Amino acid sequence: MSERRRPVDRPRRAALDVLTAVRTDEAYANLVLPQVLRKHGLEGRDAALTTELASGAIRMQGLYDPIIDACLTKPRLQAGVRDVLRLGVHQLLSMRVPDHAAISTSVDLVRASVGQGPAGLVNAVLRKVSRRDLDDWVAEVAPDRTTDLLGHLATAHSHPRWVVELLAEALADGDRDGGGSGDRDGDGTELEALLAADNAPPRVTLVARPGLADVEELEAAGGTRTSLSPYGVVLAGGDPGGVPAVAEGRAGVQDEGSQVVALAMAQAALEGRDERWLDLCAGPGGKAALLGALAAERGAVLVAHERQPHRATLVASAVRALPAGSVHVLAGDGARPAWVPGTFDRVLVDAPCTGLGALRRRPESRWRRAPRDLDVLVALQQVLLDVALESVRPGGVVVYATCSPVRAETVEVVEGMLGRRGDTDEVDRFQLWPHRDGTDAMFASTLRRRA
Ligand SMILES: C[S@@+](CC[C@H](N)C(=O)[O-])C[C@H]1O[C@@H](n2cnc3c(N)ncnc32)[C@H](O)[C@@H]1O
Repeated sequence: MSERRRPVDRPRRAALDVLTAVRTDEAYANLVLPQVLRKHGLEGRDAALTTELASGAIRMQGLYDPIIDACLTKPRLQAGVRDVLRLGVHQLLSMRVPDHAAISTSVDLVRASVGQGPAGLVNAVLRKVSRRDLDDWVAEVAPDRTTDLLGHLATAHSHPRWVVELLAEALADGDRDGGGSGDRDGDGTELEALLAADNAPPRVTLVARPGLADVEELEAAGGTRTSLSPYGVVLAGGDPGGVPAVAEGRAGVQDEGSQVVALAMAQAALEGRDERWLDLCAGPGGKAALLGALAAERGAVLVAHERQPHRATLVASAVRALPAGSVHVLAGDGARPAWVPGTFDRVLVDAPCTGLGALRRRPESRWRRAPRDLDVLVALQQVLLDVALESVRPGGVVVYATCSPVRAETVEVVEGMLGRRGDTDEVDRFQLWPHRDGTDAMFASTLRRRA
């Protein structure tokens, strides 16, 4: 068959569709992937290949783009051609695809998606890329490690530099608190471990919702118990949707760090009434489902509150297996609560945040965020934390949490509030890390309103 008529390999075509949707429609890779896999009829190994190609190319573009640029003779490159090149570079430098296969399938792909014009360019660039390995390319395109450590790590591990700066600051903060282990010597070892963990796909962790499922049932489905949450089980592989307890809503897919945050709220010591719980920012409902199950066991009721109506619908679905009446789902703006002050005994405010602690889950998110997002988010976080404290009765407990370790939206929000208000004490605080704990970088501060 002539080169021109060779059919395009379907997993690569599907991966390119994902990159295109992420670039042109601002799609989320993890949401668009299942649709694309269905459209191309891909399952099993083909589906896994598409997922690796698309996620890897998007996640690593901060390294792949300078490599591609170093191989160009003219500076300008059509966006659709760059997408094909990113997929090709990922296969050459980070997967075990033979060079000839990575190059010829990329040439076929650009012919089918853009046209014959850039086929020669794709061939030439990928041939140049294939002459060196990943370490050689990092040495070539990344700033020098000894003179610009953060710049080097940003390129080598494909993170925006401003994100690396904030993560370095957060790690150093852990060291000051005595919780850290790493970068006191300033050689970047721990920071590098964190950035590398951000680039590794997370393990699939399930939660057995108490009263509905137990960990033994999930272990029998091929899982291994987690060490931080007594309800967590790591799946060895396969589709979690195929586990009956998950399909029935008695268990769910939930990062162990999120389970630990929900437990911090449910298990904080509390004197007096313990009947009314509030999850102020509940969508899509992972923590609400665990909290609702724990509340039901204790005879308490959870209000799961969420601003966005469509996310409130997701909460309702997440809690569908819980006993009737144990969770009330409510859509509304947390900044303007629909309940009287002091209604609740326990409140979780899992605040909207940059998500810079969950980068491994969302390949494109690091490229979508900008430093200015922090200003808007921090202002909202401060308001929501104040509402949470007003919503809890004197003596009640509030847990403030984020899936971000960034100081401005974690310790600074809490410490700013403690300085502003005279009625609250912090009783506990933790910061989890992907490279230390195998979880998302969840932050939680447990606060008690003085009686
Ligand atoms: C970090 S997510 C919560 C994750 C959730 N707790 C879980 O475990 O599935 C933050 C949520 O806050 C919601 N949100 C944003 N602004 C809000 C507001 N003003 N009031 C209530 N919820 C808000 C977002 O729509 C988002 O669903």
